[in-house]
Amino acid sequence: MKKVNHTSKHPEFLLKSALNVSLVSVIAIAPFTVYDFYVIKNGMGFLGVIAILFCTFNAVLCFKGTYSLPLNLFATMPIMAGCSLAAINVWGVTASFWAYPAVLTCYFVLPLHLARLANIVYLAIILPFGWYNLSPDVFARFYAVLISISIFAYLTLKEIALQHAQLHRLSITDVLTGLNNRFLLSDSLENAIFINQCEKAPMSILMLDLDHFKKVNDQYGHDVGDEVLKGFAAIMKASSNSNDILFRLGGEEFLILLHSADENQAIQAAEQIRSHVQKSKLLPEGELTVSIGVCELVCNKHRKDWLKQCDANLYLAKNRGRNKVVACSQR
Ligand SMILES: Nc1nc2c(ncn2[C@@H]2O[C@H](COP(=O)(O)OP(=O)(O)OP(=O)(O)O)[C@@H](O)[C@H]2O)c(=O)[nH]1
Repeated sequence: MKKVNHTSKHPEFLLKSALNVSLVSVIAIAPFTVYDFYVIKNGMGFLGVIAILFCTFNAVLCFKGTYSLPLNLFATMPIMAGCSLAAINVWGVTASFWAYPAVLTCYFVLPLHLARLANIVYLAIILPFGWYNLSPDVFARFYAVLISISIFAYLTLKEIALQHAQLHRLSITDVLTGLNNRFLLSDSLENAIFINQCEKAPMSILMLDLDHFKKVNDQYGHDVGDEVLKGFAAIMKASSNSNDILFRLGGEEFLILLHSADENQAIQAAEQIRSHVQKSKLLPEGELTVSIGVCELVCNKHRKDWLKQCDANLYLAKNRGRNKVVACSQR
């Protein structure tokens, strides 16, 4: 079983853009490589072949869904930058245009912080190459445009990264309570099962459902119902450890994944929440109660069976009169 990484270090964007850059580079470099061999500029031709081979390899990897940071950082990027520098050295001003796609390549094949670093290093290295091979007025324009493109690419990609992070946060968060929504539930349970198997750490889940919540809405209105849900989420947060993961499954149903908690510890945590809710003043009048199903993970259990067992315990808690905690050993 593999650990699931739901907050992937490398966004889908990088995988796709690295694939596109690699494919376009192969198509763009190939005819010039053939030409370099034709005019017996074998050194340039050889560099072109290396660039084509690495870009093809990178494209195949990306196509198969693997983004390799070492490959892009230590091969693709330096080779593309090296080709553009060598081209300026050999062909002078005619080849200076290659510097622009080389700068953009940094931002399309590397994570932003590394792209910025690679861009600065590239600008520093190309400075003497350009100065030596271009006339001063051409060099001034060439370098000014190169810096402008670098700033433009950095600001654009930074904005995309910010928006991506914001969208990701929104997609996994329940707007009303600020807890996780269902989106990450499967991955979080899979990770818990993985940790349980590797580290033998006990894992438990609590399934919580507010009692007679329909009556709360009917009696006090939907707005008060919403405030009650927010207040209940706050009680859950206050009663949880930093390692625990809290979800709103939908409506008035919630789930807590307790890391390193066996059944007894999970029952204690559930009882604490149940009694806090009962003592809380979340309702304008009368008391609010919650029923909780508890289930510790047992060896080789599938996540769906784990959830189903916990749901059955919650169902028992409701059937036994509500405001109850029921674990597997109490069935
Ligand atoms: N205020 C508010 N109500 C919600 C929200 N989502 C679901 N509900 C209400 O939650 C209520 C759930 O009712 P039921 O599923 O019958 O459950 P219950 O009344 O709590 O009864 P038991 O679970 O059997 O104790 C429904 O009236 C839904 O309209 C929400 O986001 N805000």
